[in-house]
Amino acid sequence: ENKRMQRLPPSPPAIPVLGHLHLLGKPIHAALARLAERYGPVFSLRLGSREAVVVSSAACARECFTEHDVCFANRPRFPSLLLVSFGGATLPMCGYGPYWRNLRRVATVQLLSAHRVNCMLPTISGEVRAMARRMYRSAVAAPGGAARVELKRRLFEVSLSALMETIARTKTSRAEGEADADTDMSPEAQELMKALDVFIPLLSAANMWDYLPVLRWLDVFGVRRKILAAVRARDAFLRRLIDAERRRLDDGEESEKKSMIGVLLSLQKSEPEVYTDTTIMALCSSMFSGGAETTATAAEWAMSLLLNHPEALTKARSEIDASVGTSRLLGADDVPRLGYLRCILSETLRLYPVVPTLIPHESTADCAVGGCHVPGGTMLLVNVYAIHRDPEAWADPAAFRPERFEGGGADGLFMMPFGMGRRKCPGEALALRTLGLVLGTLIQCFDWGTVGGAGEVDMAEGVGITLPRAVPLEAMCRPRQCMVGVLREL
Ligand code: HEM
Repeated sequence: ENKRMQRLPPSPPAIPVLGHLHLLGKPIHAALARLAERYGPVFSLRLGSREAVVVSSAACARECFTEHDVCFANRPRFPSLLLVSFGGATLPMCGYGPYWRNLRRVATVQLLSAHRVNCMLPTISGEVRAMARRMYRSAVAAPGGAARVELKRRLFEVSLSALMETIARTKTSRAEGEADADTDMSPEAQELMKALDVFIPLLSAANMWDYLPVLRWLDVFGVRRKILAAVRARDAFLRRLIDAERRRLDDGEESEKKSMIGVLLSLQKSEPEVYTDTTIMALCSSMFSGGAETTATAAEWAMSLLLNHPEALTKARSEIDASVGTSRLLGADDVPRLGYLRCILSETLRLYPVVPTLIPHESTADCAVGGCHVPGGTMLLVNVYAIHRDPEAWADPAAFRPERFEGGGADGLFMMPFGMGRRKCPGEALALRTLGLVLGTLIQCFDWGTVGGAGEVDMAEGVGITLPRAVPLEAMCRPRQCMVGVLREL
């Protein structure tokens, strides 16, 4: 017994009630990295009422998600998140067990498989093409032929709209004329955003409840009531998407390009008790919350890095010009051939893994990590950000050098921007295909510059769940002369 006590992970001095909550400076991955320097690759924290273990080395992370993968496959139940996740029924939030296994199987086999992603590509290309068209038009209308573009907003809108299309096929119910509005969001995407915009900021406040239950009992600011109102709006919206798709299917509109909701409704026909409307809503909600902000944020970091490294942008563009040419727009089929573009994506996700400490896991039994005893019911945080910048593994870890991935140069080095093990991101293939298309198109069609000719883009990191930039990226966008013919025709 005594021996086991000695092998508990080291832990900084705690204070009453808060435990170590006060040590979680922002951004949290940076605070955790500082603690790891002092306490090592496995240390433990008490966050209010919760016990947590923080893992900051590749070896220990691997151990967690191979040997102890089943043990750590559970998720902590956060009361604040239960409010927005159908009582913890979404794929990212639900506990490990038969319910999760079924949802996960549907997601990987039916919704996000390589085959399904291939079927989605024309839809995604369509959204990306529409983005290029709008950027071209605003550049033509701007003084000097270069438009000031809020890339952050555009990238979010294009990833949300692409997702909206693959989930619900809303375009089929929409007139083309609306395409002229200066937004990349469909009316449906805008409606969803309205609900999300209300509860996402409230959630980070409500998150303190999860550690300090006393706040929840007090509900001092009526946060709960406001969140519930926004959740009701979101749910009504999701229900309308489902009803619309059900009507289309009932009308006998069988399409090869079935939306995710269409796929789920077919499953509902054969197993109505498993695929209830609520389960379908929870799965759609999982896709929106897992896919839109992450993809947009990764694209935003990639463009920021390219603005600061024009030589990499030039190299990527030469590759595109050689492989695609300038007489047509790059398409989904071209992306797999663009090796350097893929290196840029890898290097971006290494430096800015957009889910920097993964989604918290929780152990269901006692186990040992890095030789330390971790009791069952402990929350696990993996500092992916720190692992990706480990100077022991990566030469010059803070430098943006896509070349390190060329010719298998980084083979054997360990990255996990999408996590690892059975809880790994099921959307990786979709995310990488979307990112390749979006970045490839932006590089092929436009010359990019900083706003006001300011030297460098500021790379400061902000605070949020998906490693946001401190300042949303804006840039000057000028159509490439040799692409004007193509852009004009879009
Ligand atoms: C660059 C884009 C993306 C990144 C970096 C990313 C990263 C991650 C990470 C790190 C996790 C947590 C893994 C863990 O807990 O160990 C995760 C989970 C998840 N992601 Fe992604 N993701 C991205 C895009 C997407 C997309 C496009 C979708 C779907 C449309 C998606 C759906 C999900 C879902 C449903 C989960 C929960 C899986 C589970 O708990 O079983 N993600 N993602």
